[in-house]
Amino acid sequence: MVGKVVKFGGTSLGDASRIARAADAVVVARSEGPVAVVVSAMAGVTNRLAGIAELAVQDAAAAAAAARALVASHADIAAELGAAPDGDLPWTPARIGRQLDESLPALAAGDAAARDILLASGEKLAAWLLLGVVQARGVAAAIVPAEVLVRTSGRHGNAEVDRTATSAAIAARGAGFWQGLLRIVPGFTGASPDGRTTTLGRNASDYSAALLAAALGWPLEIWTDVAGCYSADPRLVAGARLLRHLSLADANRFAHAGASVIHARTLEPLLERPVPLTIVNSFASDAQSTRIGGEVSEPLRGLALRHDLSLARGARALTAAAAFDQGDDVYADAPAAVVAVSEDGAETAVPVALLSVFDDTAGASLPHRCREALAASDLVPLALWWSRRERCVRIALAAADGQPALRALHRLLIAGDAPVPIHLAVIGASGRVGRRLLELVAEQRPSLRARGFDLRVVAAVNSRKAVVDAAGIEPAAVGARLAAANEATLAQWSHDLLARPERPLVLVDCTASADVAARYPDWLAAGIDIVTPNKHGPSAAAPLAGAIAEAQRQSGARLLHETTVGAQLPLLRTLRELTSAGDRVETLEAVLSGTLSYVLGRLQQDVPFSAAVREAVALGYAEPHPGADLSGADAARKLVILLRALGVAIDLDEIHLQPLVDAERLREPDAGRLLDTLEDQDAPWQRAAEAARAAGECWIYRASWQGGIAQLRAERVPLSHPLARLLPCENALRLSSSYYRAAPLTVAGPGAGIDLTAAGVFADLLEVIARHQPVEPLRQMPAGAPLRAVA
Ligand SMILES: Nc1ncnc2c1ncn2[C@@H]1O[C@H](COP(=O)(O)OP(=O)(O)O)[C@@H](O)[C@H]1O
Ligand SMILES: N[C@@H](CC(=O)OP(=O)(O)O)C(=O)O
Repeated sequence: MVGKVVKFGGTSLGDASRIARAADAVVVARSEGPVAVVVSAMAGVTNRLAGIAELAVQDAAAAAAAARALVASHADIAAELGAAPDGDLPWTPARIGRQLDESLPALAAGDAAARDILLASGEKLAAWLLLGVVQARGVAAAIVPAEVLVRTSGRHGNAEVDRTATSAAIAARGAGFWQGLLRIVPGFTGASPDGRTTTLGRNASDYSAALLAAALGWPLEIWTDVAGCYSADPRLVAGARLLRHLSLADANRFAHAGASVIHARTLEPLLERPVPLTIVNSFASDAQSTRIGGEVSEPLRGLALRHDLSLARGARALTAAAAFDQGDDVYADAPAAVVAVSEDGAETAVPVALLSVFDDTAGASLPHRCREALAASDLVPLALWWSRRERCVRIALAAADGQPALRALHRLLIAGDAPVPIHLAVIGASGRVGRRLLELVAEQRPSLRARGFDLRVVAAVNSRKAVVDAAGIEPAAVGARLAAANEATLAQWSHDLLARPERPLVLVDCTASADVAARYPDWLAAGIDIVTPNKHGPSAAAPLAGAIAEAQRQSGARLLHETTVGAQLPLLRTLRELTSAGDRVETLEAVLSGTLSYVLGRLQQDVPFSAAVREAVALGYAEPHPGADLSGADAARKLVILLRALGVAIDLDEIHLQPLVDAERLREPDAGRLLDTLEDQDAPWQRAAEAARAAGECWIYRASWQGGIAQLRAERVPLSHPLARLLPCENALRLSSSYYRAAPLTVAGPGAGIDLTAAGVFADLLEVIARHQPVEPLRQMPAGAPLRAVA
């Protein structure tokens, strides 16, 4: 009976919920026939283990503690998932922990065999976890140690597989062994002839799975975080196209060139003993897939980028271009660089990228078309040649030019005029800013399309419901679609959104919710850009603020929040630019609350306090709950955001805050009821306004930063004060700094309101979109020509 081999990559086992999903998929597959599962380590674990091996050389105790914590985290996940693996277990976390402890002296001495034992433990722990979860779901399963199946050389860290011996070891178990229990095999691992654990090189779990599939003659499914093999890495190229059917030989060419969704060696066993391979997205059940080696195949059209290359060992010192011009034989799989030698003889390492362009429909014109496309994008290659063996154009570039060239050539050679899709998830889609933003999306779509972008709303969420539709939701239909949608909690829709493979994906948070902001690190880490007027993220206290910064740094996704202070006013960007140009703020004063500015302004016009607050709410100046304005908390968040833009490290609780209305009454959770309590404020405020008028003064809600103290309170200022003559809806900022000492910098203007906020959010959105411009501006070659190649 033919079964199938299913391989789960680290991303598909990234956390407890993903492991649960993987187990669900295994249970379904097992109900259809025999299954053997190959697992990678949980995402990031192999990197952490490699870090522990390095640490062991310097600080054995710290390495032991880190290893123990890593092992314990797997046990914690097992507990969370109710998994208690049983049966004839080859290892448990406790045993792995002991083994790691024992191998520490050898690790400290830099022993390669001990390092392999350590590295391979990530896959063992993942196998143990998955075993427990599938058993808990009632499936009879067992682990097969890879050491008894995969026979390798003794080259630790990157062992060569003896394919004949490996096939024989797999077959020797007999058909009944593989068809009976569900077998779970750790990937990436093998054993040398003397029985020592070896590893097969980074990302080699795909290879392990292919060895098993070829030996059994079973089809292979690789479950990963993308829907399949695309015409270029979809995380780098917006609008990359899914390749639905590839021949094994074409997929092999593409994988070797760096299409890393398939690890380069994966297809070698399958080319000898063909079985079909399908790449499947673990996270989106509706996604399509790529089928490799089936009956249908399409011509290969795609681009792959490698950054891990150097010139081959032994290459003589040459100019880089001349060396690369010798073709495929001069580069090797070893990370390094070419060396640029400047005229004074100083040498700098220049990392190199190698771009491979495949277009089996293009014929002999491909190199010429590549040259033209590079020239049109102002990119200068180090070398460009036709690889006869791989039937592709190879382009060697300075590493910084790799991604711009990838995008430009994909656009010009593969995607043609098809617009780049930009996917939007609008959170708070039923609110006033959300609805206005959706109108702007509908209005601006045609002009963006003319600039090569296709703006698609793929998710819309309000406080109760969520619609996710990869095919796109008409902005005008969002209200109706939401009305008809199922209820969804924040945890549910966030989980669905994280599973979506579409990129670029921009989440527009039009809420004022702290709970939504608390999820920013997860979304950013998943490469989702965020645009928002919500102040809770950018003004958050240290743990969340740190996690947001770290997630941006790691994934390259960005949080843009220009509208959190002053709506559309050019405030934060200006302050950031000044700071990065070396300016140092000395004093700052500002009127930051559109609502309080409006309310205090209306008092001067004899409008009662409670009526003025109601007007501010009706005009859309106020936060959804006006208590956030009246307490000064909203303005305090803006002051934190302003000061952070100036490089001042400050938290909300460091602001001296005097609320406009006593804090006790602001606890009322219902906005309407709060408004009903405000009439008793009318008389005192009327007296206060009259007293100010008699003295030739007026009230403003003043934010200030002076001598390291940040404060916010209602103050009387002379009518001649620059912050006194603001229109009701205006915000203003005055700042003295090392660059603005002679006269302060003043920025003032309307700083609140639905239209201005939505417009500012849209402007931020355009900035995110511009990053996906298919053709990027000219990047200069690194200084220091001529280039000399080194081994
Ligand atoms: N042509 C391509 N098509 C699809 N994905 C690609 C391509 N080239 C590179 N990739 C990258 O391969 C990644 C999947 O491989 P990998 O990170 O090893 O996943 P796993 O953890 O599942 O093994 C994708 O997230 C994508 O960024
Ligand atoms: N865990 C190993 C092997 C592997 O293949 O992982 P993944 O399938 O997640 O790329 C590594 O990180 O190198």
